[in-house]
Amino acid sequence: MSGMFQIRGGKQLHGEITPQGAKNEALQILCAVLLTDDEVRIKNIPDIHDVNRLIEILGDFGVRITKNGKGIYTFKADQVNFDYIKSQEFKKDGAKLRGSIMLLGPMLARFGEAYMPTPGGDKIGRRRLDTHFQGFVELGAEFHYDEIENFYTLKAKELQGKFILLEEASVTGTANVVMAAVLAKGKTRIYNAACEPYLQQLCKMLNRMGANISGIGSNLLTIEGVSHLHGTEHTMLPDMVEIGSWIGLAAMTKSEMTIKNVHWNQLGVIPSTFRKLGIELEQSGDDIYIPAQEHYRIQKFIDGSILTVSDAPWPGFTPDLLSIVLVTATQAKGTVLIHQKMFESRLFFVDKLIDMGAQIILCDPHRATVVGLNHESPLRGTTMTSPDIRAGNALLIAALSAEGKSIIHNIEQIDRGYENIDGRLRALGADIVRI
Ligand SMILES: CC(=O)N[C@H]1[C@@H](OP(=O)(O)OP(=O)(O)OC[C@H]2O[C@@H](n3ccc(=O)[nH]c3=O)[C@H](O)[C@@H]2O)O[C@H](CO)[C@@H](O)[C@@H]1O
Ligand SMILES: C=C(OP(=O)(O)O)C(=O)O
Repeated sequence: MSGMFQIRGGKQLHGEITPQGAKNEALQILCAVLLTDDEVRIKNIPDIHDVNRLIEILGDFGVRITKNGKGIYTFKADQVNFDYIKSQEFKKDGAKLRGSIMLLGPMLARFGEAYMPTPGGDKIGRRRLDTHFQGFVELGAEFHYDEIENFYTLKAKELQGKFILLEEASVTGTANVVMAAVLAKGKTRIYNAACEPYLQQLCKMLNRMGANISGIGSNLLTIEGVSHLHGTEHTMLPDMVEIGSWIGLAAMTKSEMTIKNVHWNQLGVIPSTFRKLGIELEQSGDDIYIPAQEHYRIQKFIDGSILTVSDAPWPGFTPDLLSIVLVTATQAKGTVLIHQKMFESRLFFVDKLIDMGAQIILCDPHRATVVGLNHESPLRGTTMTSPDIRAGNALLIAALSAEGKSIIHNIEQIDRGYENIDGRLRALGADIVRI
């Protein structure tokens, strides 16, 4: 696939869009197939770069993979190849995405050894892995980090369950420690566990495989170790970050849109956060209906002070949607402070929005104040580069709303997480081509 999008913006869009399977859930679930030598069948797997890379890694590791249909695969990890995991090739492959880090827990639990290069993923500030290794070490693993090769090694003859208070509620960290603990001896309790829907999905899948996890959805998980897990079938949730992105897109382009099969009860504060920007959205069965809106007005807090939208571990607002909230606010009526607490370098893309005519003050690397234009003057098309997956999509939404032509380079960043995004946007009437 080639590397840029050309967009002629300012068109109203119309129609229905179905969210893809969730990227960040898929990365956890795919790693979990290593925990059993039985078949695991997974449905609604999104066809996106990060997920496809992880599937390739599993294949190179010796997992037998069958594609049964669109988004449906069967995995069987009955023979694995540790030569690959120790090879230079894996050092390159594993470093291409963030999700590969979650191979560590299953490898350690099932085979007693695990290897991993420093993983890739978005360059959005420091992304430490301490929580992952804290958990493994507390379960009894020996940990070694080769600073020259940037390579992590874990070894454990046997993992022993215990009470673990995680340093922070890390999403991938919790997934990793859970996957190690399910096959550990005895009882593990993980406190300050992350609890977002994707982790709940992972825990439910592991229970269907024979694990014994309770407290799912809370920040205290209790895991009674078992000696063996068996096969299962699992279906991925719709991607909540996509769902939020389409709400922002509809508002920015004044479009009437229906987002299909969203699993509303798993969306947490996402709908109410967009409503605080003044966007009307209705729950219709399990769909979200967004009417065409000429204007939307940002609410204030009860005491009359300026609205702040900030991220927090689940059930707080996901950091992966703050860039979308920010871009959507540029055409609202009113003012909002966007506070990105988790990541240090995720707001710098606002410079591009400012070039396009948006009124934004970057207060510091974590906070930006947006003064909405109330659709009284459109953003202007420009040439830009996608810095990370979510800013990339935010810039794409800005370009679709803007007057004139925009070019977005480095769309590999967008393809990492959004399936056939140009095709699906064209189906809504967008003028976007991949060149
Ligand atoms: C592959 C995958 O699933 N990636 C997601 C995962 O990344 P990932 O699991 O890597 O992110 P973590 O949850 O570990 O942490 C994200 C950042 O937030 C900070 N932090 C985290 C917890 C906390 O209580 N306080 C705090 O400040 C961490 O120091 C880190 O800088 O979760 C992030 C947070 O939802 C999402 O942005 C990523 O899209
Ligand atoms: C930060 C993200 O991805 P990753 O953790 O894979 O870099 C994201 O999905 O927004």
